[in-house]
Amino acid sequence: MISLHTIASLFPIRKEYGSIKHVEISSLSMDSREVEAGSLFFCVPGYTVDGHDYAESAVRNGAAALISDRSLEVSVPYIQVPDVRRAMALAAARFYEFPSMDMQLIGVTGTNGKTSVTHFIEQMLQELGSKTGMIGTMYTRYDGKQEESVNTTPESLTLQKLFNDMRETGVKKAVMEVSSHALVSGRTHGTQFDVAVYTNLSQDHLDFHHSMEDYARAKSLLFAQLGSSYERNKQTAAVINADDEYSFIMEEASAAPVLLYGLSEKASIRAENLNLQPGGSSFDFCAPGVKQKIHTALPGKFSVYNVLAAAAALYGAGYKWESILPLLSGLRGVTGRFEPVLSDVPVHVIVDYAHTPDSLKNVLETISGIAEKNIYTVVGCGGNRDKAKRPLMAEEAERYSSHVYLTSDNPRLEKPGDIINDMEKGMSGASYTVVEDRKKAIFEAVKRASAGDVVLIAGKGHETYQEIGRERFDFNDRLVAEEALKEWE
Ligand SMILES: CC(=O)N[C@H]1[C@@H](OP(=O)(O)OP(=O)(O)OC[C@H]2O[C@@H](n3ccc(=O)[nH]c3=O)[C@H](O)[C@@H]2O)O[C@H](CO)[C@@H](O)[C@@H]1O[C@H](C)C(=O)N[C@@H](C)C(=O)N[C@H](CCC(=O)O)C(=O)O
Ligand SMILES: Nc1ncnc2c1ncn2[C@@H]1O[C@H](COP(=O)(O)OP(=O)(O)OP(=O)(O)O)[C@@H](O)[C@H]1O
Ligand SMILES: N[C@H](CCC[C@H](N)C(=O)O)C(=O)O
Ligand SMILES: [Mg+2]
Repeated sequence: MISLHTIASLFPIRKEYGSIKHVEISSLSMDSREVEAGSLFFCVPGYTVDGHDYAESAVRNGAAALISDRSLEVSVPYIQVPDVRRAMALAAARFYEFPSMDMQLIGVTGTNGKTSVTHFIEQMLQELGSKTGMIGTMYTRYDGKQEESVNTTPESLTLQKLFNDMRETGVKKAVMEVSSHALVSGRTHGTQFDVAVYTNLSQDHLDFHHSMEDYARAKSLLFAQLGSSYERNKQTAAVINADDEYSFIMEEASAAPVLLYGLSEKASIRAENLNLQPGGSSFDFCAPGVKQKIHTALPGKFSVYNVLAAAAALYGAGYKWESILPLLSGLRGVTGRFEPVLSDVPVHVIVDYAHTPDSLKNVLETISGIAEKNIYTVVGCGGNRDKAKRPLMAEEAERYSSHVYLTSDNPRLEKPGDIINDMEKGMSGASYTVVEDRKKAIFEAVKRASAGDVVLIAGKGHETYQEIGRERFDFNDRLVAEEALKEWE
């Protein structure tokens, strides 16, 4: 139990209604359906419905008090605040007694590479002997448990509870993906980050952010948050990709010392003499006073950036290069990221989560360097997401492929045909086929391929479902590709 007064002292208040002095809170909730006797209910103005419409229902279910952004007609005390989601995040942090302060936390943001970099960081921290926690697109995992994620970055109530559970199981080092949606909506407000990492920015989510600059400013909130260290003398670092055009926005916002990584002269943590080969890359890892040859089996230039980002994050967290560098060559790829589908057939199938123009370009550029012959790309775009990226993704697919199969991804509430029409606007007439059924598209692409050809199946990576309407149906690109390869002759 915690008093409402204690919780309320943390966030800005517009007005209090009723006497909040003696209200005791036993749980926090943002969903009226989960409210219990003694809950503090947050009326969250959502993107689809408005939590204020469920205020009465929350009171009927036993809410002891409410937090809202407007006046309400309810029979329990409530507090009006300027921003319910941010107030909720601070309340959650307080309710669980600021668990992020008891661990060293690394946050990774950027359009592409977050999942990859967080996995590399997790792997290295474990190899260096730490008990780790990880939160991201695919799952949350700590203490030998792994649970599938709903969001890349969970809502604050879930997030703070996770940190609390991690702390209870002895996690001392955690790494998490921080999406721009989360930063804008305050999901990580009240979380203490020790190190923030920026991978890159390229077009995505322009349905949510008004412009690229706006999107960059959203990402920069993570770097501004580095300053909100509750403890003195904590080592903080902002790890930033020196070669990205929006980096300066992260640097400007950063309240911590900046470490620049990349391939250019601007970077103090740098890869030099890069040699990209079909089976991986080698480069000289350079940092002040350090130069060492690294070989990695991870594919393409983008992976070199991810390796540098992960290495710099550990350095920013206080590890020495002598500990970090021996681990880099052993970094393993991540499920659904440039993942080869294994088979006895001489056609190479790669499943990749590329769902932005830039990631598709990177992956296809890398495949171009490997493919002995043709590249066939199977790609679609998600429904109810940035429409502007659709023709651009098609354009990238066309640029590098002998033939493109435009298909369905997660259409959600849109018609797959409409999404494909948007993609077709980016095709300039090169060879492509529309096959709306994703399974058929994969089968056709594999059938078309001859020995030595590469089939790229892009967009869904690790996903094991296809979201049609509001329902998720079992669908796994890797399993479908295996089936298709069995029929190949
Ligand atoms: C657009 C968006 O970000 N939506 C997120 C948001 O949902 P919402 O605001 O639409 O919620 P809502 O359904 O309108 O409900 C509003 C409030 O009413 C409450 N309610 C509702 C019904 C009821 O009977 N009683 C009740 O109290 C709800 O519990 C909620 O508090 O808050 C939810 C809870 O945290 C999120 O799960 C949900 O993410 C959805 C699933 C989503 O797809 N989000 C994507 C866009 C997203 O956030 N992606 C980023 C990654 C992007 C990337 O980098 O690639 C991420 O971090 O996941
Ligand atoms: N540093 C990078 N630069 C550009 N593209 C990348 C980079 N790293 C990975 N990619 C590409 O982007 C895809 C997604 O990578 P990853 O899952 O690591 O990114 P993410 O930022 O976590 O994405 P999401 O926001 O959707 O969770 C990969 O499948 C690969 O095609
Ligand atoms: N985190 C991304 C995932 C996109 C994956 C793609 N398969 C799609 O459904 O668009 C998003 O929510 O935009
Ligand atoms: Mg991710």
